[in-house]
Amino acid sequence: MGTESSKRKRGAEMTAAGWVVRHPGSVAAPAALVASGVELGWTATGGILGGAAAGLGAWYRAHPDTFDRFAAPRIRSWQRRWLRYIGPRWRNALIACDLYTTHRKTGEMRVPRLVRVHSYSPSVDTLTVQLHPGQHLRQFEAKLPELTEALKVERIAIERVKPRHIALIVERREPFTEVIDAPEMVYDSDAVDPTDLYVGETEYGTDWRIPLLGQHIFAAGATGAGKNSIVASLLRGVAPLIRDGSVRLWLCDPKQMEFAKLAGIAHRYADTETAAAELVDEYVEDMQATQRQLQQQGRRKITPSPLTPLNLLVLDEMGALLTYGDPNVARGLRKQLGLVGSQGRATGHAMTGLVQEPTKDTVPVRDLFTTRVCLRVTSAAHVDMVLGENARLRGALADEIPNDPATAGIGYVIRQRSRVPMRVRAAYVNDGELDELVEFVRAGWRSADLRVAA
Ligand SMILES: Nc1ncnc2c1ncn2[C@@H]1O[C@H](COP(=O)(O)OP(=O)(O)OP(=O)(O)O)[C@@H](O)[C@H]1O
Repeated sequence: MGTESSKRKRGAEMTAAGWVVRHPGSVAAPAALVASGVELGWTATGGILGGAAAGLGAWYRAHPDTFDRFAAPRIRSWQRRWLRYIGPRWRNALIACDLYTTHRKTGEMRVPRLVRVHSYSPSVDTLTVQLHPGQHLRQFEAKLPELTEALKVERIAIERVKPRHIALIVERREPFTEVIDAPEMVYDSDAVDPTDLYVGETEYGTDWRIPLLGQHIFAAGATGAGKNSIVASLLRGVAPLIRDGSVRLWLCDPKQMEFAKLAGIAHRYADTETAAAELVDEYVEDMQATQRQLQQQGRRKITPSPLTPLNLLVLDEMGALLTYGDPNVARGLRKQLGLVGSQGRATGHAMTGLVQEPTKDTVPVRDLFTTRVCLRVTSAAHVDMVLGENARLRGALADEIPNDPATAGIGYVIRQRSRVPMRVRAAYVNDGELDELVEFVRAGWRSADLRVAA
């Protein structure tokens, strides 16, 4: 016997009771306010509220890190949920896009319920939506362009979370509409902090900084996504240290495109797969020699100087080196990179790997890298491969970045403490600025040679 469905609609008071059960805070907060007003008096209640607001304001000003991590996402999620999405706007948008079901007997329009809104970052919201029986993710996929317009947002991506629950990942606005200027090169080595180098901006309007000393950087992005600008920005940041011999560049450049210019300032340069493998072998030997030196001196780690330089291994097209080349060379390379990844941080042997397409072969290596950046990629699956599980669901919509030169350099990183994705844009170093870097370093080397000769 089938379940009979009634022709009567559910009572309004029961719908309201259901709402109250689902949103206890929305009832408890006003109730607590009234209770406090009655018990303590309205002046005291106003004082408590004012004190709380002042406390939040002070927290916002005094500790941006902890405020952005703990308070801002909650306040933003709450505000977005109640002021932006919930209510007639949500209902009308879904009805306009035919994303509702109709009760067979009562004819009531049933709009999928917005269960949760997470605003991990200012530009992206993740909406968890509960579907009605008969609905499927496919219907939403087919209507995404319409829904994007109806909700007046830039872009929406979609994922299944669990049975009858989907997530809409909503990009509300593009924070980066202009190219970011290349980092200035300072003259003085003392003015450079290799643990904190400027590479661009974040969606919060703050500097995007990356540590080079003691860290390994992994950047993935389809061709033209702007991977080179990350490396070029870092190198401009440490230019005086390269000039003074406190940073040494080891460059594997099988593509021989933009980085070919840097051959002139590289300590070692390889332009073929075999030469790259030899270079990496030499890099590991150098690292092991430094380990022995540190042991003899009873030290645990280096401070960059011409005697104990910070070494930077840059692997362009790392995916190609590990995936498509000679399997023996690739195997050897993987083993050597494993050693650098696990032991190079103390000896000042950092590495930066660039890949166009994260694959199964690059993923195990990925875990060796402490800082990972995902620029525009061609598949949704690549995002989690680069940034880790659930990064896309939390808003790292790197596969939704349009394939347009105007978006080059835009991508996502995971904020270390909160594990939340953050949209960033690398500064753009053009050919002239790359030449300027090379000339800056070489001019320093020439005058040092002249001094030695004299
Ligand atoms: N940070 C940036 N900001 C703005 N535009 C950029 C940025 N980086 C690169 N571009 C633009 O995008 C183009 C492609 O960049 P680039 O060659 O660095 O990409 P890529 O990811 O290294 O690609 P490939 O893997 O093919 O080398 C550049 O010629 C430049 O016009």
